[in-house]
Order: sequence, then C-alpha cells, then structure tokens
Amino acid sequence: MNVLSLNNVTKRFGGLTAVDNVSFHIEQGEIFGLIGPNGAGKTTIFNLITAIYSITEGEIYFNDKKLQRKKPYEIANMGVTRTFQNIRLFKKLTAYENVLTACHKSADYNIFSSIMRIGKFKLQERYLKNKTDGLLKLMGLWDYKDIVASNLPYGLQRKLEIARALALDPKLLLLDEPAAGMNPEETIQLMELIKEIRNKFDLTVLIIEHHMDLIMGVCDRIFVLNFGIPLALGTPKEIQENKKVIEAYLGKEEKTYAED
Ligand SMILES: Nc1ncnc2c1ncn2[C@@H]1O[C@H](COP(=O)(O)OP(=O)(O)OP(=O)(O)O)[C@@H](O)[C@H]1O
Repeated sequence: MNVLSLNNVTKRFGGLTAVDNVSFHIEQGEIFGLIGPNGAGKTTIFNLITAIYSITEGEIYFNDKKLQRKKPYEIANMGVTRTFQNIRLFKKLTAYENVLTACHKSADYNIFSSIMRIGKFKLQERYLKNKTDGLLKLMGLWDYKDIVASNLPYGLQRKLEIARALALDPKLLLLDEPAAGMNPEETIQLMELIKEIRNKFDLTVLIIEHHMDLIMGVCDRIFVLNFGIPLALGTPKEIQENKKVIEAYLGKEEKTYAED
C-alpha cells in the first residue's frame, strides 16, 4: 500500500522551478531516501508535503487522502511529522520539557479535572510522563533530560527533534538531514536508531541526507533530484552504480585533447 504519493508535482518560485514534475510513491514501512546536490529541491518537497508551501501543479496523497488546501497542523494531525534542517526546538526548555510539550497533543483532559487533579487527569499525567521517559530513553537522551535544549551538542539536538516528532504519533516521519553535524560513529548509531524506530512504531520514513553512508545503509529505495528534475529511482546499489547520478555529484569527465 502507498503511504505517500507525489503525482507530477511542480513548485515554482517566480521564474525558478524548484521542483519540476516530480512523481514517486512510498510504500508502508519503507525507509525512502531523497537525495541530490545542494539546491536540488529536496527541502522544498518536504515543505510541499507538510503544506508550508502550496503546490504549483500536481497532487500529493497521504494514505489516499489528497493533501491540498490543508494547514500544516492538519497534516501533522493526520500523522505526518517532520524534523527541520535548521533545528526548531524550544531552546530555553529542557530536553524533557521539549518532548513533554509535544506529547500533550495526545492528552485528553479538561480544565476542571486538571484543577482538581482527579481520576482521568492523573492517569493522563502518568501516561504523558511514561511516554516522555520512553522517548528520551529510546533516543539516548535520558542522561540529558534536564539540560536546556540550546546547551545540548548539535547531534543531540537533532535527536531531540526526532523525539519530538515521534511524540506526535506519526505514521509518516520526514527527517531533514538528521545526521548533519554528527561524526561518523554517531551517524552509524543514528542509522541503527532510524531502523529501530521504523520497526518499533510501524513507521514509514522519508529522509533527506547528504551523508551517503547513512543513506546507502538505511534506505530501501532512493529518489535522486537534480535542479528540481527527477534523475533516478532505485535501490542503494542501483543508485550507486547509476552514471547520471555519479555525474550529477562528481561532474562529467571532460574529454582531453589527446583523446580526440
Ligand atoms: N521560499 C523560497 N523562495 C524562493 N526560492 C526558494 C524558496 N525555497 C527554496 N527556494 C529555492 O528553491 C531551490 C531548491 O531549494 P531547496 O532548499 O529545496 O534545495 P535542497 O535540495 O533542499 O538544498 P540543500 O541540500 O542545500 O538543503 C533553490 O534554488 C532555493 O534557492
């Protein structure tokens, strides 16, 4: 079953076509990579899926529901959550508070019960605490739970963003450069963590990343964009061997005078 479908999607900013007639379909449970050189249109695709930008042409479907004319919070409520290339945390709140505030979306209590701290409210409070604890432990953030987000190392802030996105109970998780700023060892750990998260929460994952080791190690399939134009779609092995992809990343070899 397709969880996400992009059908002939185009996005223009004035005279610039950032995404040009892009189509791809992601199946339930897949970890799907979106790669391409700088400025290829990857983040623009995330912004189109999450309704931060409006689509110029084409359609996007999430679980067979058309996503047009929705607000970003409606998309999140449908089960599509994301992280950002430029980390967006509550910088002055602790790691714990950052996750707890996101968990509150799933709370269901009224002001009266919260003032009286009775029955259902207490149960909800315990549920939110357990959920927050579990997410912090899963992401390896438990020892940092009382540290203010802005004081965490960059790599841990990225993990905290993932924990926040998971707190919203997604079905589709969009990760925008989750390994940026991480060293090779941290990147390998993150790769394993992404697989664990996918299995544990029965997720589908769409991931933008420049670390090729991570993309090749974690993705089931990869879609390549170049200047907004689709270049290739395939398994990591197929993408690694694709001449057009190699040229887009490394440039085309010039024929020397001697070869003519
Ligand atoms: N709001 C905007 N207004 C105008 N142009 C934009 C806007 N957002 C993106 N662009 C342009 O669209 C193109 C694609 O940008 P995008 O950020 O999607 O690329 P990217 O593949 O994510 O790049 P990177 O790997 O560097 O993050 C770029 O030329 C960018 O300048």
